[in-house]
Amino acid sequence: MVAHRSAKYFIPMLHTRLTYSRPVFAISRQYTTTKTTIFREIPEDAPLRDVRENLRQLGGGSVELTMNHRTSIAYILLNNPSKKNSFSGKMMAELADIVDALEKHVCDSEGVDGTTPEGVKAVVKTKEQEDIRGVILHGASETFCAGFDLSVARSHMLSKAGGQQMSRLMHNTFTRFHNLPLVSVAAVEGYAIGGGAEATTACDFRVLHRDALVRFVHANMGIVPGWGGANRLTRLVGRRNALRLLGTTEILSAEQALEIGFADEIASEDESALASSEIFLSRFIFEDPESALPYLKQHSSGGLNSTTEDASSPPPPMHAPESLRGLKQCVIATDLEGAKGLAEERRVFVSLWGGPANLAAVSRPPSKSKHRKK
Ligand SMILES: CC[C@@H](C(=O)O)C(=O)SCCNC(=O)CCNC(=O)[C@H](O)C(C)(C)COP(=O)(O)OP(=O)(O)OC[C@H]1O[C@@H](n2cnc3c(N)ncnc32)[C@H](O)[C@@H]1OP(=O)(O)O
Repeated sequence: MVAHRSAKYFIPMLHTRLTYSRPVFAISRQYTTTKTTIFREIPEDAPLRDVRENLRQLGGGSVELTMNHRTSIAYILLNNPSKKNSFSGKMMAELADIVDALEKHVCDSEGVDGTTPEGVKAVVKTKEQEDIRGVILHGASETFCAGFDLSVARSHMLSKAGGQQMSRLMHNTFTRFHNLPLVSVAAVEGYAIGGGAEATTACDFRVLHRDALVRFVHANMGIVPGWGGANRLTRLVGRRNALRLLGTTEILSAEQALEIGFADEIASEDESALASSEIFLSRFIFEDPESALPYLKQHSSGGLNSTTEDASSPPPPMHAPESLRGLKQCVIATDLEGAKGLAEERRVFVSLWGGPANLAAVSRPPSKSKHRKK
């Protein structure tokens, strides 16, 4: 018997893998020339679709969605390893595409594409065949995400208009992601810095590798969070802890993150954050997660070791998707005031973005020593 990390190669019909990367030649000529990419300044209130397409031309990397219909788990992979999975404009557009796809998969699609106002809530689908119950956000090559791709920032995005467009799209995308009627988990390996730390707060839960480091580095960049992270962090850990993390930019170890309620779990020794996240999520999916573990391992397409043995085994009893989604909707409904707080966060961010302190910070090369404990 051969052990494989993923069963998806053997039961392709049960997996959907969508990679939202478009070759450069597919991008509208309006946005590109043969060699240099031009960032088009568009009106502040331009439709979000236009903002998304404008950003799509900037930088590399990819964001990839995989759906495992056997385990009911979807995976979103941030994939830009040479830049610590930091978000290019292209990746921002792809994440928005993926949130569209998930909304279409689990919600009635009416009114939930990227052109709807920020904070819009999706309507839960009740069809049982729409089986995905949980989603894991994770990064390639053993690190989570180092925020905004600073090379893209330096080349194209230091204008107020650039900051405004990016912040508007990312607020919309992360708010829609946060409000999906799915249980979401950030599987954090390595670094979650700046916008990477913000991205973890868009998930319902955070599972950290023992050596993971989280840092809200914005004060050092002369800005406040641009992707809605201050609001979400405050709801997560309270005003006192949030102000401390944001104001001092202190580095949060996995242990400290657990202590203040930022992390929900630390991966056990020799286990990846991804494998641990799958086990964490299984409690929401299976009626008896303990006895479902062998099935989960067998059919997992993420971090758990899976095997091909008896790949056709029927799934153990699962919680009804409509119940799980309904529960998530109830929890989201308590958040409705949040859009006002987010709008204020974005206003302050745009006022600082491209200002003197931010320009100086973006011009400095990144340094690991900055994130070491003194
Ligand atoms: C609105 C955006 C804002 C927000 O709202 O949050 C932001 O996100 S601003 C960005 C904030 N992020 C940072 O300041 C992180 C910068 N990176 C680092 O501090 C370090 O790279 C690291 C993440 C701690 C990793 O350190 P280390 O292990 O020593 O690796 P390197 O530093 O050598 O990095 C390897 C490679 O990756 C490139 N890199 C890293 N981060 C970014 C980034 N954010 N954008 C672009 N490129 C990045 C780094 O330059 C190295 O490349 P090479 O030099 O070509 O090898």
